[in-house]
Amino acid sequence: MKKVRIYGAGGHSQVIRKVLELNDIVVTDTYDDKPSAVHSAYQNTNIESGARDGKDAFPHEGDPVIIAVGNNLQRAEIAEFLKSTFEKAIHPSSIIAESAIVGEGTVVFAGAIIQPNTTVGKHVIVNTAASIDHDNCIGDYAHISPKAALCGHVEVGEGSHVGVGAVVIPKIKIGKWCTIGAGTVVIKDVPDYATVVGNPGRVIKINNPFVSQ
Ligand SMILES: CC(=O)SCCNC(=O)CCNC(=O)[C@H](O)C(C)(C)COP(=O)(O)OP(=O)(O)OC[C@H]1O[C@@H](n2cnc3c(N)ncnc32)[C@H](O)[C@@H]1OP(=O)(O)O
Repeated sequence: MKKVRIYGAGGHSQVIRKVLELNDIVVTDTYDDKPSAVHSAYQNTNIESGARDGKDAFPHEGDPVIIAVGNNLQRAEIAEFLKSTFEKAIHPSSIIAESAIVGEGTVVFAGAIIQPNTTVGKHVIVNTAASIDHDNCIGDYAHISPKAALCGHVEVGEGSHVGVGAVVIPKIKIGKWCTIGAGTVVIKDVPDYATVVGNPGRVIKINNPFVSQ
């Protein structure tokens, strides 16, 4: 039987846990950077401390890990310091074309669709009923939220978050570490670090999370 460890014990982790259960994958250990702050409704037995305060002490070796942290930047940081192997979680009701590539650590939730010739990077969240059409390229640590619809030949840069129900027309390039607001209709390329909202989508701010303001 396949076994995994989950890093993160919040709501997103619960969804991943359900996907794993449907795939008969057993969760052996759960870690969280703030185990005491985990909501009681999400308590699982034996939530252990994460690696942030003791990177060397963390049991890097062992069953593969899924980083169940919704924040893209935090997920990227954790992936950087873990020296573990990573597993994917693919809901059985999702549809992934044979020619699509899905990277390690990526999770694909119920009803999501990934069409032919699309590449989805590492540690990406393809959330419930998201639609990623043909010839897309989704960067590492991105999050495509529930019911977002990406048309053909769309690029989403590393760490970018496409909000719930957003629509992206064909051949659009969204830069890295961008935020596309809920329900936004993206009809123009989006520069790195931009937040875009509305229909038609307009840039309301540019914020590089790696440079202190
Ligand atoms: C299972 C899950 O839960 S997955 C989680 C998925 N999560 C999401 O999809 C959340 C997406 N987040 C949003 O849409 C947010 O509103 C954000 C990130 C765009 C807000 O960004 P912020 O930088 O905090 O902007 P802020 O709230 O200050 O709003 C700035 C302006 O943009 C407008 N605005 C914000 N969001 C949107 C939006 N989605 N559509 C249209 N206008 C918007 C605000 O009304 C405000 O306008 P004003 O200046 O005229 O008053």
